[in-house]
Amino acid sequence: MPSRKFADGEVVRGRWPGSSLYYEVEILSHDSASQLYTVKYKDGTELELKENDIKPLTSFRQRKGGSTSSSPSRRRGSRSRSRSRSPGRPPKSARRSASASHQADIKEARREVEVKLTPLILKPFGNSISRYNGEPEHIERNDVPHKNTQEKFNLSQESSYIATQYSLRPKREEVKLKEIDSKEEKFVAKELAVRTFEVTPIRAKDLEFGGVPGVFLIMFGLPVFLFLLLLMCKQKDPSLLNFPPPLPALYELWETRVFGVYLLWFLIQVVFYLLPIGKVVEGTPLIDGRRLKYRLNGFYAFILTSAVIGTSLFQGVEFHYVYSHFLQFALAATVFCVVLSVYLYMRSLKAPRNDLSPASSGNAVYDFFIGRELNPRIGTFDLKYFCELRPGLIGWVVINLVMLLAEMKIQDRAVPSLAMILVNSFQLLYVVDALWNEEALLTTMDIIHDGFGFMLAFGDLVWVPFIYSFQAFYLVSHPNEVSWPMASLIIVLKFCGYVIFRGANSQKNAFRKNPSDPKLAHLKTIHTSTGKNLLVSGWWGFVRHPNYLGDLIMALAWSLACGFNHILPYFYIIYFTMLLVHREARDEYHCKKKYGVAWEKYCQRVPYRIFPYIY
Ligand SMILES: NC(=O)C1=CN([C@@H]2O[C@H](COP(=O)(O)OP(=O)(O)OC[C@H]3O[C@@H](n4cnc5c(N)ncnc54)[C@H](OP(=O)(O)O)[C@@H]3O)[C@@H](O)[C@H]2O)C=CC1
Ligand SMILES: CC(C)=CCC[C@@H](C)[C@H]1CC=C2C3=C(CC[C@@]21C)[C@@]1(C)CC[C@H](O)C(C)(C)[C@@H]1CC3
Repeated sequence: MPSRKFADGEVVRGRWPGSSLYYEVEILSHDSASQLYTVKYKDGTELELKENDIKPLTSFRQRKGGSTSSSPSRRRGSRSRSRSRSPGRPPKSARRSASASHQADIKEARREVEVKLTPLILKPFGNSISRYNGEPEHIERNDVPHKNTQEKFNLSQESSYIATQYSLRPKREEVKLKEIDSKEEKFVAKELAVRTFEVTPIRAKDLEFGGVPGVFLIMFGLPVFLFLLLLMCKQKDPSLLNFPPPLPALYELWETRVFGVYLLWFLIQVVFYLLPIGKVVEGTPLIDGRRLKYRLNGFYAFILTSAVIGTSLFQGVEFHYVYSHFLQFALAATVFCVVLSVYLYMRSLKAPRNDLSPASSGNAVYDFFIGRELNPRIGTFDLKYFCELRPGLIGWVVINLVMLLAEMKIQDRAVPSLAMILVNSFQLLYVVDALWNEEALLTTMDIIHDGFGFMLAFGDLVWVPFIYSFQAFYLVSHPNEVSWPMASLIIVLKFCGYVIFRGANSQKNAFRKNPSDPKLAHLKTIHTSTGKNLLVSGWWGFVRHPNYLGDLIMALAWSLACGFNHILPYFYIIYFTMLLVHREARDEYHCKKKYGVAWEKYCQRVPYRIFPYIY
């Protein structure tokens, strides 16, 4: 008897860990001792699978949809099929009486569900499912015109028949998971019945950020607030009880030369971004199954920028110019951001529907803010990805350095203050960490869900460099002497925050990249109907957003370094808490939609959102 069923190089279907879905894989090798096959999925993931979890391609092609198997797994599959057929389809009477245009709408909506879910079935590292929480393999397919799509559906339907559980989970969890599964099926059926046509992204959806009035207020309020804050900080006594300083007229703040310097900075970063150095990776699958390629060279860009800044300092370039024209620079960045946002909105009007962000609504004002197009690109140049990490984030570190030099100059110091050193080094660590772990950005809400519009353009290009450097800006005109014991406490706090932040983000990214990574084998997971699982132990079993907790602890350390004389340096932590609490609520909403009952189960098991025993 042959010891192995499949040969190296053979293309077969391999089960995705933790799910009942099968994907095309290539057999790479076989270990006769462990009887495990090493297989490669189409997305490049390599895993070890048991023979039972591998099926020849033919076994899928030969089967017919109306299987009569009575095995438990098959029974489950056929039950699901009939279940999903009825709720996914409007009642017959309704269909008969519907107008022709309504019928077209129905078809359109079904086609949309189809298009959106197809990649999920084929691409295991999927993430573009935020608009639907159902089981992709059970969607009705009567109206699907595309032959290939039909084939994919046959395949995925078949895959659900073979519902053996993957061996990664302890046996006793199986019973629990089955309970979740069956609850989930009911939930999905109910949801489908209620929201069959709500899956359409543009029509009838909940607007975030207070809807149109909310985003209108944010768009006008934030820039004004930014200038008020910077002006207040320049005052000798920046007490909140003082009357806010008058805003200077725009023309007083406008300097073409400053704008030129800003453009030069931006262009330098564009050049660094375009350098063909660094690994190229694929992002998470888009709605149509495509995966965009991203070059990871942020860290190199940072090194090159440091070299340019170092050389300029050595050459005697006057960096104090940035400090003395700080408001002018903030205005230049704001003007640039407005122009960019208008460009982004205009070009999005021509973008194909598949390229639109799940967050877009069809309302012009709202979409201008949230961003209509998900990944606007000029050729291979990804505007959102570039802006998120380069000009603003690296700019923040450069501004901090400017503030450190300004402190020495204005306070006539031979060396920077300890507070300034702490703030500079903490924030430098934060930025370097982001650039070093650049790939992690690809799974953030900003890249996957939000479009690129005013919100992120302003956030990335204005808010981050000019508000996140606020503590250093504050210290230039409001010195704070930190004692060494206090500094040590602050360093410990920052270190704890960093460990939580990095540990949580790395754990989740590793899990999303390879759910059966042996390093994560000790972690418990919850099965979801999308095929992706949720971590329920480790950092993600501590609170539901451990990365936010770590981020907030770090932010507190940055503020504490500025002492207790004023509340201004605490603005960042106050704002950041509000941002992350709101972001957590947004993420919670999306996850509930995506994962349904499995998410509710997760919330039961991990009751606190960000702060253990508090919130
Ligand atoms: N400095 C700043 O101004 C800001 C910093 N940040 C930081 O950016 C980082 C990314 O934040 P953000 O994009 O908001 O969100 P997260 O990195 O927390 O990502 C949320 C996603 O993680 C997945 N997820 C949630 N729970 C689990 C679980 N138990 N197991 C596995 N996957 C899970 C879900 O996506 P799925 O299941 O689809 O993978 C969810 O949508 C954070 O560290 C945050 O602190 C964020 C905003 C501003
Ligand atoms: C006030 C306003 C318009 C808010 C927009 C929010 C933005 C400032 C933030 C949204 C998500 C962000 C992220 C980072 C910076 C702030 C913004 C743009 C981030 C790049 C910081 C560094 C982290 O390590 C990170 C890469 C995880 C992070 C990603 C999200």
